[in-house]
Amino acid sequence: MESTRQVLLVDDDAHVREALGQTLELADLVPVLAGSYIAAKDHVSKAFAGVIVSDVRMPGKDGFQLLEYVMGIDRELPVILLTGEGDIPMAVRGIAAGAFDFLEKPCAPQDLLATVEKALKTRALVLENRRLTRAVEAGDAAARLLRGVSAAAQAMRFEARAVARTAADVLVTGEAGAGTAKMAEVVHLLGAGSNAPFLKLPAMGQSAESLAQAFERAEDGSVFLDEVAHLSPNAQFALLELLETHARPRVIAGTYADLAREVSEGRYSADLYYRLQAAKVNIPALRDRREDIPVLFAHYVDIACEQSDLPVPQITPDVIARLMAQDWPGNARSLMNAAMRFAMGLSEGEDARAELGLSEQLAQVERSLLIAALQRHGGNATEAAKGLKLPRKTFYDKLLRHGLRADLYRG
Ligand SMILES: Nc1ncnc2c1ncn2[C@@H]1O[C@H](COP(=O)(O)OP(=O)(O)OP(=O)(O)O)[C@@H](O)[C@H]1O
Repeated sequence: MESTRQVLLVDDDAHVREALGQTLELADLVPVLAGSYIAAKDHVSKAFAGVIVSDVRMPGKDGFQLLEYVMGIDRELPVILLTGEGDIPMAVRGIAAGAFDFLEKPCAPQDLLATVEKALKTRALVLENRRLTRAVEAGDAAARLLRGVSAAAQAMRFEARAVARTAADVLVTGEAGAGTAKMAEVVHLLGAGSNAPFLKLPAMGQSAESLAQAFERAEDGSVFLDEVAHLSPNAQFALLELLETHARPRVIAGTYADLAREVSEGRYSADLYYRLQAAKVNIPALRDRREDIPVLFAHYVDIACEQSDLPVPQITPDVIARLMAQDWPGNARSLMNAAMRFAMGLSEGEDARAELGLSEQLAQVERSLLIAALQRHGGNATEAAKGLKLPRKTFYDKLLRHGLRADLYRG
């Protein structure tokens, strides 16, 4: 309890230190006195629950340098600067450098106490937030099921939690194999909970009746519609009606197609699209968050070994380097397959291409043919599609699936 009332008081003048220290003590605060930058520095850490009050002018390293040091350790640790009379430009500089506030010396006790109390409150909130974030990161469904250390993975988990807190239907976008279904499951678990039903259905082939049945079966849980672009026009209409008449279950739709374009080209119901995309979560392709490759690989090697009761093989830096050098057009799913094979000793991660399944190898060939056609036609998608004897729409779908952009091949 005491540590949350701590005030690190830094001033080279012993009289000032004592006088201010007494003021703080009388207000039930816990002053920690320091006569210099060096003496103060040792108390500064990310875990320091108190706040800092420091004189600006000190011999040796001054209050600004202390402020700079503190900001380097923890930008959210409040530093209140004590400036001399008329040192306003100095104070302004301090605020710009991240100071919480400044007080002009000599400062009235009530001003000092009011500012310190405000800073302590801010600090307490910051630390509480960090504690909650750590707790959440350590244990909820997003943390358990959506692995990854990249900023993109953190953002994904954050978005999953944010949409799960609402009752909204959700559109999950991402390339094939990126983890759309996994994300849907996480949103369901965080929202409705593990006791509520979770139904996973392919959108293709659904009818008005089958959708209505699914809504009934899922009750207050969630329905995941995989590849929602494949819903027939009749089913789109039926789904929209169900959404408008039922608050539950939550519908989570997954897509790798560009639904907005499907709408603008008249192939998809605009009303349904707007309804679904009110809450949206995107899963970036694995090649755009390569830091996650080693974590996901190791995770799936562990799982595979545990399932088959095998010893966990060592994943050498060489293997990691080779894995990270690939583009993974099949995303997490292909990485997982590679991990399974690695765990079973079927590969040393030597030639990852050879480890891929037939469909993944074909996907890689398809990708290189698309790139070659785009290069040949200078990024002109219509011409490139013609060259490959593909309808334009199919060509665009394929570009999307492989995360390619025609405009990048122009000029
Ligand atoms: N962030 C992640 N952490 C752990 N596992 C993941 C992650 N993302 C995906 N996976 C795993 O990768 C595999 C593919 O994910 P998922 O089935 O959700 O993909 P998808 O995008 O729905 O693709 P598809 O339509 O091809 O199934 C699953 O086994 C899933 O558990």
